[in-house]
Amino acid sequence: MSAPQVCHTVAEMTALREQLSAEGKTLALVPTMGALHAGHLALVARARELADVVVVSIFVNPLQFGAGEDFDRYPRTLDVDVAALAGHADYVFAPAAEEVYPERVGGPAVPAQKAGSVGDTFEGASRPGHFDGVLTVVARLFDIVKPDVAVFGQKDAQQVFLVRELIQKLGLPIQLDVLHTIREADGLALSSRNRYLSEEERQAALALPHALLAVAHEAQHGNAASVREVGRSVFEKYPLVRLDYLDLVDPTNFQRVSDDYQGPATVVVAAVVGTTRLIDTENLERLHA
Ligand SMILES: Nc1ncnc2c1ncn2[C@@H]1O[C@H](COP(=O)(O)OP(=O)(O)OP(=O)(O)O)[C@@H](O)[C@H]1O
Ligand SMILES: CC(C)(CO)[C@@H](O)C(=O)[O-]
Ligand code: BAL
Repeated sequence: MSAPQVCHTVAEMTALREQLSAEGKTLALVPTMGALHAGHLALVARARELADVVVVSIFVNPLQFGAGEDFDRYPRTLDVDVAALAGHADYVFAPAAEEVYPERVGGPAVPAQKAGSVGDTFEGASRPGHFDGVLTVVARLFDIVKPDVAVFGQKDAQQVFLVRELIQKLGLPIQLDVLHTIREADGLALSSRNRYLSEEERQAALALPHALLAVAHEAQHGNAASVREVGRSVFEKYPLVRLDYLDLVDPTNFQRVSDDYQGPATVVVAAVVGTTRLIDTENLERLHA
């Protein structure tokens, strides 16, 4: 199995894209921050089904981290990641920050994207400016790589909602494909940040999938109010875990639903385990009033 070719510069990536276009090849992009796990590899496998050529971008984007967050200690494991992608991806785009944001070295400024009001809720309420940073880098990656298809994970449900809006707003000819969350056998969603957890914290992190199970069960007959209550109460049994939010949103607009809402809903949950912030999500087919 041959390892993917790594492009480190925008010039290399642009030349590659031009060559592939000339050959009539379609391209699927999987944007990541690296520290790859089986969830990422599932996105790559999906990308493989959707296009001739698969590019994985690996870039820990400084713009989406706030002061006091884990930008400095975020795992950077490029060599291991490239090896893990052998036989799965064709190319890795792993640019330096100066390549992505040339204004840092006196070059032109990259257009800043704004996530709007949805970007200020849930993850955005706890991580102010996070989604402006995510959308700015995603738009920049789209502009450089010019994918036909982009594959994202549903685990980051709010990110998916906002990227879909971004594609529409900018009128980009990019198909957005969203993959369900890949989990450990005991239900914990795979996440690069799981590696921060001690053994005890790893057990406590099960609060998130346990809450989602309780929510799905309650949603069979309960209304939005009781579903929220049941989900939140699960966290009372996990003293190592601090619940940030557990809520229900309307997937069409990402607005918090009212207590008497009827229809499909997305559960979004975020919690801090020790010092590690984890998120998870689940789609509910229907809530009852
Ligand atoms: N368990 C998973 N199943 C499917 N997709 C996933 C999973 N975890 C992450 N992804 C997706 O992988 C892409 C890259 O995400 P990222 O590199 O931030 O990984 P992560 O594991 O979520 O990292 P972090 O722990 O920093 O949030 C995103 O589209 C994200 O939704
Ligand atoms: C989409 C993304 C790669 C942008 O930095 C990041 O937010 C992520 O890994 O989900
Ligand atoms: N998976 C979203 C990237 C972040 O937490 O910054």
